[in-house]
Amino acid sequence: MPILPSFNESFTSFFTFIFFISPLILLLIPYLKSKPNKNLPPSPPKLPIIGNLHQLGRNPHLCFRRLSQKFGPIFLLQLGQIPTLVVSSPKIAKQVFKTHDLAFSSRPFLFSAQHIFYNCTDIAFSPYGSYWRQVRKICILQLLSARRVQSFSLIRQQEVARLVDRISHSKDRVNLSSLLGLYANDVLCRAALGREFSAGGEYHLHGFQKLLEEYQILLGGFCIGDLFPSLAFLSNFTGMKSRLVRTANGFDKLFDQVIAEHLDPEREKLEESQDLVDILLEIQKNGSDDKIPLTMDNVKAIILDMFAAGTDTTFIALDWGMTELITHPNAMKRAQSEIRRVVGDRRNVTESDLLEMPYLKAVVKEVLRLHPPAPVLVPRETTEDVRIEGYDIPAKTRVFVNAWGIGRDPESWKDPETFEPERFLGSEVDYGGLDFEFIPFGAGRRICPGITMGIATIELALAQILHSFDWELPNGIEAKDLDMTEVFGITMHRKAHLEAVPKPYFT
Ligand code: HEM
Repeated sequence: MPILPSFNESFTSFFTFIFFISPLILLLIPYLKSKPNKNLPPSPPKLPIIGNLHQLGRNPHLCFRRLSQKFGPIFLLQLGQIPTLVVSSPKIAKQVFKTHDLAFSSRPFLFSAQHIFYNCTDIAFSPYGSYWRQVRKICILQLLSARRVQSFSLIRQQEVARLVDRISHSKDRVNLSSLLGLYANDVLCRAALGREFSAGGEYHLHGFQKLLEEYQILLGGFCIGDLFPSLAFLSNFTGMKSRLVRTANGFDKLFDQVIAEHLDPEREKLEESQDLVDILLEIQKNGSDDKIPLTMDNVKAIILDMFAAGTDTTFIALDWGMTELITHPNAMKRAQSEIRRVVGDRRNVTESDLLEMPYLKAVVKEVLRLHPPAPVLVPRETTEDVRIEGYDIPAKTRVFVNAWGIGRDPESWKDPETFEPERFLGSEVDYGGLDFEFIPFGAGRRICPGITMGIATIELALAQILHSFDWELPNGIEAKDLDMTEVFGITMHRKAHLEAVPKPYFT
């Protein structure tokens, strides 16, 4: 099963917030106003606060775009006790990610992330500082380097073959979302833990899937402690804290077992088949060049980060990719004829084939432009006072960059709402963090370090299932009937699963 957050559960927490928490907050507003958190800097003098909590709604990227159309590409929201800067244009994104990169390079110390990610000692939620620099370096040089990603090539080939097998064995229509979710989890589970995720194995039995689903819900939902730090104790009464602790304990127990297996002296260790846990344990034992020694909890936090940041994002890109192609048959045909011309009669697409597929690469870019899996990226926090566009932004301001809105900005893109991979053919625009009108992986010093791994996993699977099958919507369903609603958690899924009919190309 893919890691789709349960809409009902998010909805329940939303209702908990509306009916139980918000009346409480209203009662406490005079108190909050008269006794502001002393640690918070005053609002910047020039940038007006144009809204507050109730403006946020369920889909921040939509709300931020609506507000930016009215108030411009930079504005401040007061979300609970947190001054929050929202950036919605490539020009200002460039100032954030390039001109003032250092000042915008921290992350807020989120209540939910503290509980799940070992007090934010992972990479993604760690505040800027020497610890983050050290673990980020390990990530770039050891865990997700081009060489390491290449070493997982066999895993991707095998898992893609398994995906094709699963599709072939399904009768008529398949729940493609579900199979793509399994594929994304399987690739990462084998690369990170050296074990299969979906083969009914022990990790599955231990409820790894459930834990990953719960994590998505907890991190994506409302958390009072993240918006009202001085009221964080209320999470004890909403059930949020106990859910966080339960999920964190679940991951911890699982990782204890994984680490014990990896430390077993009987275990065969081949340099070329090292998984991410092997590498981290080696660094933990021998020390890295840097001064701060890694603890076992740090190792667990980093491994969890790989899953949290790497599985759902990859699945979402694949799921939207197939949805867009099925609803745009001309683009589907063009991609298939390119793939079949390059691969010919061979059944398996190889990674070197992908180098000769510019149209497929353009499809992936177009999917990431229209549906960046993390539409408002991962929140940043300013490390110091900084001036942007003449506005003074104090240190410790939370910052969202609306990558989704920027990808659909009519000033940067012709017919921005149209799915048209051709726009990327012959264009230099890329997701590497230098073209600020296209930033699905973020930019600057906190840009996603998993781009190579993510793109390799997405491109191979997409090419293979387009090569092995022709695809149609089930009888009686037309493109216009598909529910394209987006559900926002920490990442942005399609609400509905994609059901499709595969017609084998090889008989
Ligand atoms: C389509 C796939 C992916 C997308 C769209 C994506 C997107 C992102 C985004 C938007 C950020 C925040 C960047 C910023 O703040 O500027 C991020 C951070 C991160 N991503 Fe990815 N990601 C993907 C795949 C992966 C994979 C496969 C991994 C690892 C296996 C990964 C690991 C990370 C980590 C560790 C961070 C935190 C970086 C830091 O804070 O220093 N990502 N990703």
